[in-house]
Amino acid sequence: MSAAPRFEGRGVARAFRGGAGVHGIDLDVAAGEIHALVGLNGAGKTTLMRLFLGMLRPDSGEVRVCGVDVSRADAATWARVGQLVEHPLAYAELTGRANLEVAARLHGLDRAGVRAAVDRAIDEFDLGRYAGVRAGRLSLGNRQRVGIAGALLHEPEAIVLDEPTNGLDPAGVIVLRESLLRRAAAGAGILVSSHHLDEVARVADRITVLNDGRIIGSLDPGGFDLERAFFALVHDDDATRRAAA
Ligand SMILES: Nc1ncnc2c1ncn2[C@@H]1O[C@H](COP(=O)(O)OP(=O)(O)OP(=O)(O)O)[C@@H](O)[C@H]1O
Repeated sequence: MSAAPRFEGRGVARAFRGGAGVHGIDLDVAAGEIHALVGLNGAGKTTLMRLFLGMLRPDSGEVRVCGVDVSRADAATWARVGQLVEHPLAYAELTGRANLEVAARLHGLDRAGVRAAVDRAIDEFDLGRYAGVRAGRLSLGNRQRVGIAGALLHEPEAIVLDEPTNGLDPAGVIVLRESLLRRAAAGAGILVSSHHLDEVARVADRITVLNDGRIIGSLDPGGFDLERAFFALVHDDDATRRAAA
């Protein structure tokens, strides 16, 4: 029997005042899959991710995480989830290491597990030089590295990352890429948004395009000239909606 999808959304809708939001989204993230969301600013990527994480309640539709209805997910289910959707770090006054320890505790690891997971995360994200620095003093990119490390250090099976390459230098982008590929190979299901189509193509098994709160198609990660294919989809969708208005 195959594993339940790590995330499963059916007919998911959430409208904000003025009509923005997401509308009728069907989207799955399978175990072992990296599923990328791309779209212009305001397309609805963050909104959809927040719905998938139970941070926003849908007006209609259903979201399941690791097979559990998100509105009924308990602490044990959330311990299987790792996410970075809003601010990378909670505590500017704490060091990078202390932030990672808090993240590990919040994910339910015991004392020995916390230490091992934090050491592994510092090593994986090459944070040794910065572990003792207060988070508020870290550069944007190093703060982002600590945030990603904190989201992933408990080896979650279901992962949501909103534009994780934000602020990362080229070395950080490679570290992130390898960490996502390794986790997917180990069975994690990963939903990730990005504006960097080339980077997305390197890691994603599937690329879904959102426009104005709706899924309008997909891009082939192995395809030629993804940028052109992306804009063709968006322009066609905009033109169709204008014609119908
Ligand atoms: N809480 C809210 N109240 C009202 N409107 C909102 C709210 N959250 C998001 N929106 C609107 O919903 C739309 C989708 O926003 P969202 O942040 O999901 O887009 P995005 O694809 O993540 O964009 P970006 O690439 O800029 O991060 C936008 O028009 C945004 O202004």
